Amino acid sequence: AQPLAPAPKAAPLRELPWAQLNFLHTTDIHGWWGGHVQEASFSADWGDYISFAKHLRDRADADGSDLLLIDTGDRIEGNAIYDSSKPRGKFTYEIAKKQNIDLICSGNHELYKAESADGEFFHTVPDFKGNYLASNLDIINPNNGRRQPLAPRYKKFKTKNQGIRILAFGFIFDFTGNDNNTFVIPVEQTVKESWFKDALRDKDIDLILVYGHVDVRSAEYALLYKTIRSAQWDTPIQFFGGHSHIRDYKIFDSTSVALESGRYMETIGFMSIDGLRTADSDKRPAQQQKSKVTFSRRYIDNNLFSMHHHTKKNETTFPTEHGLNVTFAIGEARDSLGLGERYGCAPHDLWVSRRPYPHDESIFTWLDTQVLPQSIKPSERNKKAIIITNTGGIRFDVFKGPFTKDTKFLVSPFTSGLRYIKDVPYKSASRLIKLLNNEGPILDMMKDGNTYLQPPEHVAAQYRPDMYIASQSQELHSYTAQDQTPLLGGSEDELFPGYTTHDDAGKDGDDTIHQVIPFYQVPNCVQANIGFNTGDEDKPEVVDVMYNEFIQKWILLGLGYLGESYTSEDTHSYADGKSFTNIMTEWVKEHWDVASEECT
Ligand SMILES: O=c1ccn([C@@H]2O[C@H](COP(=O)(O)O)[C@@H](O)[C@H]2O)c(=O)[nH]1
Repeated sequence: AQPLAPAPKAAPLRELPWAQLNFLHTTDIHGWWGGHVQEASFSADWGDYISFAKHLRDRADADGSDLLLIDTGDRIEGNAIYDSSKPRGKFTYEIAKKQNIDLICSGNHELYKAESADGEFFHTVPDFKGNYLASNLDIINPNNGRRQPLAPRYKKFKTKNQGIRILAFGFIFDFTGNDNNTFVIPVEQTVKESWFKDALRDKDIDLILVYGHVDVRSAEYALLYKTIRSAQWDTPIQFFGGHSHIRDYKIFDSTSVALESGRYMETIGFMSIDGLRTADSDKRPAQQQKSKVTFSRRYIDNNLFSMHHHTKKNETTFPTEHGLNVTFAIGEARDSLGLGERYGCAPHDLWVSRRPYPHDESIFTWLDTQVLPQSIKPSERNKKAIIITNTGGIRFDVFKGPFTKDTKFLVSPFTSGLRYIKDVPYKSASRLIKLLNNEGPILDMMKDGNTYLQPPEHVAAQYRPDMYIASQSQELHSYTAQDQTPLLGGSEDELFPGYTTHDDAGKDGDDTIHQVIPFYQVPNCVQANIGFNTGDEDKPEVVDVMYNEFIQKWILLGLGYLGESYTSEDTHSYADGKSFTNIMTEWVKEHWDVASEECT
């Protein structure tokens, strides 16, 4: 763990259901290689994960089982290690490749910008040669300008100890927001391609493994399941998903399941399968063959208490030399970026989802009542404006105490600035937010294009309403991330807050037994008024419509629906393209005294 990270707290744990074939799964790491330096539950780093995997590989080698490591993309954007380095990603590729990942693929964040897709081409694909698959993703080769698959479409291999014959595919969901140097081939088209149909004709397969940056409950995985099942009626199919930032497990049928393992290095997903046929099945005595294939899952809280327990190691025996070197390298990278630099001191916690919106402790209320109105000046003096920003641009909570360079990028990693359209009739401008937030044509188009404006876990919750219901009834807990105090062996009240996942297999998936954390709905977008109040008697005739440039497409479409026809030609850059991230940080510097009591 990183030197500043809090020590993990002891808590009641469920065991790993170790079996014939075992998997460790990470997804949506978003640059959190250093783990969470403010949260004890997730305080292990990539170096610890390397040690953890090594011990479990040794266990597999010792008992003749197998272990495979999988990562399903979105390794970049969302943490200062990636976003504040110059060039962005300077440390990321070096850190990632230190882990021995058996199967890896791209997420959508690797594709938003041409240079990060090229980063996959020049770094991640060769670093994980033979293990990186791109079943539905092409790139323009930067060396010759020609379109080609980013990596092989699929592979067939045998596991080391059991000789299980696996056919693997690596997908990305039907993403449409990529830059023009990559091509995401819709899954519907991919399943009709001859290479895919040919691959599925192979009958000498013990397991089909579909991993991808794809929500496990998506239409894309439903279609893949249906297509594969019709070609291979009884071969077990294991899916690994990503993108929606939640812990989830879906059961397709008795021999096909899907695991999704959260976000931000909070979760190491563990999956195991027993009773698989192997290449050597015929040579083995009949009694060794189990008739039924069984699947088990566990979501491991990413901290050393869990890791020590699951490997039966302790503080002295757990860290490997390789793991320690990587921990040290991450620390050096963090130091060289000066991530501890303090910009201000947060007077209290501000939450993305743990408080309703609006609420004094909602990060979005902070934005629309303080940061935006106090920072943004409309295009000309004495002008009035509305400013709209999407909630998905805010990626993490602010904890009471120091607001550092680290915090800045955890909360707002993206580079987009603000743009504006001058003098929009107020009667239309004032109706825009409803169109962006409520049922209607814009929301239908977002759904069709697989592009959303909310934080990903909220998009996921729309299909899993129990995520809200389960927590909405809980009263608000007044705890902070730093003061989680476990009391073992007792009732729900004595546990400390954390993940309490409810998936298709029940409520026993999390390795650590926790108290429920509240999870409240947030809208797609929030709005601040500048120079007037919504309740004012005299409404302005016209206002500047200002917005985060990431949502420009939707602003123009929305205004079009409201009868105001504008194109990108009518839009202007605000403050020479200053990023929203910098606007927020300047506000913090000005309003949250760095020397205040909370930080001493
Ligand atoms: O520049 C950006 C890029 C993304 N967003 C928001 O993030 C989600 C997608 O996040 P994933 O981690 O890929 O699931 C997207 O829906 C936007 O809400 C952004 O605001 N700005």
